Amino acid sequence: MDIQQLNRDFGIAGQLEIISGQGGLPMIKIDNDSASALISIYGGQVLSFQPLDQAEDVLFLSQQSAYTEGKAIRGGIPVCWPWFGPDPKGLQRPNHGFVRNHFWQLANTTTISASETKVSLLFNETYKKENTWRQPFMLLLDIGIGPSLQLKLTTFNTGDTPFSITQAFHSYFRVGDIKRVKIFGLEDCEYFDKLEQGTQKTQKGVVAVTKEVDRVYVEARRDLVIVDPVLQRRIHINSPDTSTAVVWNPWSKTSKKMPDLANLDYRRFICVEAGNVAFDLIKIQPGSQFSLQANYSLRPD
Ligand SMILES: O=P(O)(O)OC[C@H]1O[C@H](O)[C@H](O)[C@@H](O)[C@@H]1O
Repeated sequence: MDIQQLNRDFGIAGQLEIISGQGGLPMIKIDNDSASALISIYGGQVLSFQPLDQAEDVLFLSQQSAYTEGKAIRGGIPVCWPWFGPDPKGLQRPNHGFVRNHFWQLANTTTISASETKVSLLFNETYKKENTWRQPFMLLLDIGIGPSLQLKLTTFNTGDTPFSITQAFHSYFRVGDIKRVKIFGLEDCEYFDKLEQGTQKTQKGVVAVTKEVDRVYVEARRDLVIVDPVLQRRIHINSPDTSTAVVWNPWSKTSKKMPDLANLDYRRFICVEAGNVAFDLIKIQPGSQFSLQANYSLRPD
């Protein structure tokens, strides 16, 4: 991609610039009166979001992440689409689908005000090169950077047969100390414990993470809150169109097997992922569309 041309087409003086980021990947850098942000066009992935009054980024981004075509960037908010988790057909296709491993197209940038910037990314061509997904589709990711971070992922079925997807915003939130974090909003929810072959369990009280967790909560509430007493903040996650939420932290043993995470990184993040996962399969008819939305905002603890 030609960075200079992208800036001529989409740059916004004093607010938005396209830069050559890590690994030479084109990235969108935003600085407005509310927040700063970094978005990778590769993967359609928000990598950083930091409101001006915050000393620390809202998102965790691994310093050992690969920035290479074909690999996912570890951290920020990868988009999992058109499946979440392992290939549902067992064809050895990539975990969490293929859009986090490909370039998107920058489609639009807009200044809403001095304190709010919008970016739209499109994904509709790359699938043709893949022998994995033959259904015509278009994906539109609208990203709002303001006092809160807003994401909207719209799937359009542009073909003439229905298809079904699972999907998620795989958000990595930066925390001060994982052992002191609590997640509110999942009390009494049923969940599938992926570490115990999907055994169904019921959440007792708020979620505290003291070991490896990999859970899919069903019938989750639309508002979840991560309470972080160390960074003295609460991260509010509002996702109106989802009924599942995934909570993941690899803890020490699994982290050590992951080359793109430092051994102690697990202490500094929690993934709380809004999505349509497992039985929350979304069927999209020809000519129809479906949007997954999430809004991330901060309040002091
Ligand atoms: O390593 P990745 O493919 O990025 O997946 C990282 C994690 O994502 C989700 O949270 C899944 O529930 C986990 O099972 C998976 O390990």
